[in-house]
Amino acid sequence: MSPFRSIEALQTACRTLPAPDESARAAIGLREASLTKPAGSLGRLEKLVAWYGAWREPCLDRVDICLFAGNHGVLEQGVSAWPASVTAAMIENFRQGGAAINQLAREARAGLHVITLGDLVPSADLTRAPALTQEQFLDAVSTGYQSVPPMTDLLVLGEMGVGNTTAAAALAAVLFGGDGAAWAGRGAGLDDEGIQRKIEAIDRALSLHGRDHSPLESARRYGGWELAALLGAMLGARHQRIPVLLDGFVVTAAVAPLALLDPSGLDHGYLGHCSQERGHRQLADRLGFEPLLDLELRLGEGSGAALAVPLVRAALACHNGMASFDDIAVSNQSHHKITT
Ligand SMILES: O=C(O)c1ccc[n+]([C@@H]2O[C@H](COP(=O)([O-])O)[C@@H](O)[C@H]2O)c1
Ligand SMILES: Cc1cc2nc[nH]c2cc1C
Repeated sequence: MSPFRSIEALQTACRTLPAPDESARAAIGLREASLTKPAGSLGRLEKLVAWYGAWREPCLDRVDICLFAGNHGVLEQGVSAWPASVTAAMIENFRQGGAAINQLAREARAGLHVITLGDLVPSADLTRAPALTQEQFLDAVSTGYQSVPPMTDLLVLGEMGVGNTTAAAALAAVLFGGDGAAWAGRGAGLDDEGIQRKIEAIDRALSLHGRDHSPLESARRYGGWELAALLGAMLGARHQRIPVLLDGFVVTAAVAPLALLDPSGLDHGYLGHCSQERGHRQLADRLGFEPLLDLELRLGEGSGAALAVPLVRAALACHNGMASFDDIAVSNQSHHKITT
């Protein structure tokens, strides 16, 4: 059964969030300080452990990648270098194991789940109408919410959808201000004329719908199928206290409404990487995210977040496996002295 049957019920769920466990975070800090290394010398790996441990026992057995896929009516405006049929072709590729994410999931020892939204029927063209009806939006959010594997220790969010960088840029513009030119990028390889069409399409959408909407209504009007499901999955993970690695520009824009509904709404998330897509860095800054990696990726499909999984594993392995100074019988004073 669909968990969200009204926008009000969804909004309430977005504002009734479990808090991080501050005593667990403090205990991790104490152990970290006792380990056989100079304080702080594992840098951001230490922050990563503290973040993870505030949500869940710091132990990573099971990792799952959820890829949400959908199509976009705004493609009619000539905003992508690719036709909508590539979405279905790539879903088949994911199933056959031939995509980049299949290789990266195997390397990360992660399960891969592909969730298709709306039977790949395109959302409405957001330059002419809201991308989704209320019912479609609630169904897609509910699907995302219910897709989170309950036993997972780390959820990786990714997406596939030709045209979705236009939806993501329009959503970022309405949530954070700025016009098409401030947020439009090359997506999956647009040329200069294509970018101009994309900028104009976003500006037309902004003048059609206006900016005076709640974050969820903005997600419904500008986002589309897989963006709504990503929002639902991020919310579902939070309600189960499952830490999340976010992928690129599209995933970050899709979950951003949660931060506007509750300032802590994305605190169970970490940004796996900074995408080359124009706008991702400024979106990350607006949300206070420090991306773990910057490998100049611009693929989507969860690739940048999957690459960050080994970093989380490594950070937790150090925290759990290292000896303390007590274990090796070196006191904090005497370890400064080589001889006595
Ligand atoms: O999320 C990103 O950072 C990202 C950057 C560039 C491309 N993409 C992927 O490219 C597709 C959308 O590109 P486009 O140009 O058709 O809007 C979609 O399938 C995304 O997974 C995604
Ligand atoms: C080929 C291709 C692969 C992708 N993977 C994620 N988004 C994509 C977009 C395209 C066009």
